Amino acid sequence: MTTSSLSGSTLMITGGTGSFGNTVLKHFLDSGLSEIRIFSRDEKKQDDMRHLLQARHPDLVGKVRFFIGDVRDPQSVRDAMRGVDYIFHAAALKQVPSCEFFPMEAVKTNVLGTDNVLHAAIDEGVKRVVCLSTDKAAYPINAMGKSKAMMESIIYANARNGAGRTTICCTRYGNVMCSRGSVIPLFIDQIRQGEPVTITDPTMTRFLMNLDEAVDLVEFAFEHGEPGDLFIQKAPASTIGDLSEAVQELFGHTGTRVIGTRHGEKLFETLMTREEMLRAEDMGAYFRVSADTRDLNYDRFAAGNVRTQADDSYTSHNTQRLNVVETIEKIQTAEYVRLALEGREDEVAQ
Ligand SMILES: O=c1ccn([C@@H]2O[C@H](COP(=O)(O)OP(=O)(O)O[C@H]3O[C@H](CO)[C@H](O)[C@H](O)[C@H]3O)[C@@H](O)[C@H]2O)c(=O)[nH]1
Repeated sequence: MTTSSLSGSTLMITGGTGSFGNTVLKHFLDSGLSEIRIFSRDEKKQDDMRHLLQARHPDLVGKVRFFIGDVRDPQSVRDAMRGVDYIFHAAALKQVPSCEFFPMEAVKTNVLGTDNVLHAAIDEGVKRVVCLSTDKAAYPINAMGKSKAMMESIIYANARNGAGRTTICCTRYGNVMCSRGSVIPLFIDQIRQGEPVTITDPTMTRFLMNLDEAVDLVEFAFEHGEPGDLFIQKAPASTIGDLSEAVQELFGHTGTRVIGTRHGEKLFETLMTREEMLRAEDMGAYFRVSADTRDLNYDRFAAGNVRTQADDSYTSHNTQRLNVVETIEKIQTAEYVRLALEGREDEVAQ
C-alpha cells in the first residue's frame, strides 16, 4: 500500500485488538492514513491497546479511534463505518475446538457478521474491503472451517453486488505463528514449566507464516484486488514433530507427550483447492484466484470448459517442507519467539 494512496484516508479494522490488528497498527501508524478505527467487542482489550499506544507512540495516539461493537450487531457496524474508506475485516471466531462445541456462535460471527460488515460497507460507500479467511475453509471438515467457507461465499456474492462501488476481496492464509492461543506459545510455556510438550500427531503438517507476512498478504490484496478475488500467499510448512523439536532446540528439551488429534483437526491443511488451482494466477509470492464472473445463464457460456480440477491441491503436505534447522529459522521470524528467548514475551501486543 503506497503511503500516497492512503493519504488522508480512514482505515477500519474489525476484530482490531487481536494479533493481526496490532500488527496492522505497527505497519500503518505512521503512514499517511488520517485515522485508524479499531472495531471490537472487548473494552478491556481496547483499553490495553490504548495504554500501550499512549506509552509507545504518544505523538500518534490521536490517529487511532476505538469503537465498541460486534459484527453480529448490524447497527454497531454501521455506526462505526461512517466516513470509512477502507476495511480490513479480521473479526472472527477462529479456534477449531471451541467452534466445534459452539457451531452456531461461529455462524453468527463468521457468516452473519461478515454479511453485516459487507452490506454496511456497500451502503456506506466504503471503497475497498479485504477480508481474512483461513486454509481451514478449503475442503472444510470442522465448524470453524465450514463457517469460514460460507463466509467466503458471502464475500463473493457481496463482491458481485458491490462491484463498481465497493471492491471486496479475500485473503486466505495458514497458521499464523504465535497468534493468540496457538501452539508455539503453548510449547514455550510447557518447556518453561519443565513439562513435556504435548503433541497431537508428529506427522501432522501446518503452513507457517508470521504476522508481518499476514499483513503483507492483506496489503497485496488491497493493492491488486478486483471484486471477488482470492489471494493466497505461498508458504512453507513443517511437521508438528519438527516444530516441537525446533521449539525445544531454542528453549530447552523437556521431552514430548503425544496427546492425539483434537476435535475437528486435519492431518494437513489445504490453502488452494484443486478447483481453484485451475483458475489461479501465479503472481510470484502470491496466487490470485479470480472471481467466476459468469451469471446463472449457463447456456450462454457454450465455450465448453469441461476441465474442473487440477491434478492436485496446494497443501501443507506438498508445499516446501522445512526441516528442523529451517523451522528454527522460520519461527525466529516471529517477534514473540525472539522476545521469549530474552524472557520478554509479555511485551508483545497480542
Ligand atoms: O497441544 C497441542 C496443540 C496443538 N498442536 C498441533 O499444533 C498445530 C497447530 O495448532 P494450533 O492450535 O496452533 O493451530 P490450529 O491449526 O488448530 O489452528 C488454530 O490456530 C491458528 C493459529 O494460527 C488459527 O487461529 C486457526 O484459525 C485456529 O483454528 C496443529 O497441528 C495441532 O494439532 C499440538 O501438537 N499440541
